[in-house]
Amino acid sequence: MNPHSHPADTIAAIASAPGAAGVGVLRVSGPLVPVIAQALLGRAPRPRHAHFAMFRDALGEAIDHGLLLHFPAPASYTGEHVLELQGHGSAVLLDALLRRVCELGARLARPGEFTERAFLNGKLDLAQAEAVADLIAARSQAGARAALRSMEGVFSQRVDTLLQALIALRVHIEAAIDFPEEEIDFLADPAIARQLESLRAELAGLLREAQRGLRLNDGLRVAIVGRPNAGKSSLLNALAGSERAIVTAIAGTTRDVLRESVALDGIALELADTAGLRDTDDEVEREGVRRAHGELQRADAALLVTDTEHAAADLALFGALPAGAERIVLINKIDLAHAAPREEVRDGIRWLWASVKTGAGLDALREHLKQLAGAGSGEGGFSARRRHVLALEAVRDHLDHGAHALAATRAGELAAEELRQAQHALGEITGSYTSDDLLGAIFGSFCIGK
Ligand SMILES: Nc1nc2c(c(=O)[nH]1)N(C=O)[C@@H](CNc1ccc(C(=O)N[C@@H](CCC(=O)O)C(=O)O)cc1)CN2
Ligand SMILES: Nc1nc2c(ncn2[C@@H]2O[C@H](COP(=O)(O)OP(=O)(O)OP(=O)(O)O)[C@@H](O)[C@H]2O)c(=O)[nH]1
Repeated sequence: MNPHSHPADTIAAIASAPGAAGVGVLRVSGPLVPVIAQALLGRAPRPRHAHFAMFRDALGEAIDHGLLLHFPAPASYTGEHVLELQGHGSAVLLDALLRRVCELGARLARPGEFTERAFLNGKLDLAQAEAVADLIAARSQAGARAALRSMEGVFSQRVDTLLQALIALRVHIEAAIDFPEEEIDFLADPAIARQLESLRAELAGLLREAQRGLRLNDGLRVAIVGRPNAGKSSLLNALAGSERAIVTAIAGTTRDVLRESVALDGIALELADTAGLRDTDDEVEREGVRRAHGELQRADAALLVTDTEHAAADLALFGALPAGAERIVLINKIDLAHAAPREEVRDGIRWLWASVKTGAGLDALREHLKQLAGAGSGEGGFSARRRHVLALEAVRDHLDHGAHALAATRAGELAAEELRQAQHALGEITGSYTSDDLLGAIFGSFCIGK
């Protein structure tokens, strides 16, 4: 039995989307399921067998004709007794059915409560449970594929492998500390340094993949910035494939931030078209410029739209970006100069010459954005959340400090403490260490019935 308390309530919810649909599904989980199933079917259901039945209310009035399935504990989604009632997809019928199930002793489930129980009963770890929600919310093919892989445990297995290696190293170092007279020799053992080095290399690889997984999951956040009239709104429209933003020849048209989710060949982008960035006396425009700066500060990539004349001066905008963000300069309106599209990388910045108006050079931009957004992660790609990336960054920092403690001063106690904290941060990803607050925040953001 797991250390968490075992929920005794029987919970129920409509698991299918609201509104008219071919079929609607009601889900029930908990100890009262056998009783409820017996009441609805008139006899005990066969395990994992679809029974065709007439569901009736307390007075014997027909509610709906549907299918009833009983998944006896522990072989169910939640690990508890689960009952599924599949009726016609009508809000009225499903509500009546839900009322009936509650009369028979169930209560309404909170958002995510089924999956929370699956987690508490050890059916899924925390990263897998989060991937269930991400799979449901996926907005792109690549995002859905990645979430499915995380739900299947691909990410968790990588974390667990690292966790085992980390624990082995801790054991090694703590043993050395326990024998003070030999500590220096122990810690000088090149095998320890080697183990720590390979751990750091593994971690760096996993962090990179998790960052890609985060982009696949959330969509690459691209801030489109540049002077008024550079062609930012036109570019957003070209990428979105629709006339989403207001395009005019009057400088300063875009005053607010326009957002657009775009899927390029199944890869998600979150585009933000910002106000033209320039110092201005206009109150409204100043607010727009402030927002554009805010947009840059949380972007994964900045796309600076400019022309040859202003390019050098405009590069200063990249200063607002967080470390590690991608920087792209789009020299627009090459049609006016009758120039050909081209592409080059200089000082970590990708330069693209294009015309939003004619479309020349835009395919190169699309291809580059797709790569940044996680395309080509191949079969091994998994989804991740910001929480996971932050945890892996904390692990990286603790390992760095630990390595430093060992190499510089042979400070075994310090190194051991850093490794202990690294283990803790890593364990938070799969939920070996969690707080009720964290669980509440995670499962509370699920939809009802999941
Ligand atoms: N009708 C229906 N469709 C659904 C679900 C559901 O609950 N009901 N799912 C809900 O999310 C997903 C499928 N996920 C599921 C995951 C585990 C088990 C389950 O019964 N697991 C048992 C037995 C495993 C086995 O037979 O191999 C177990 O883990 O012990 C069922 C559904 C998607 N489709
Ligand atoms: N010739 C030419 N004109 C373009 C090109 N791209 C955009 N334009 C024109 O440039 C003008 C400004 O375009 P917008 O997309 O509104 O520019 P913006 O950067 O969003 O401007 P603000 O909203 O003021 O910040 C419009 O008249 C566009 O039609 C291009 O590649 N070539």
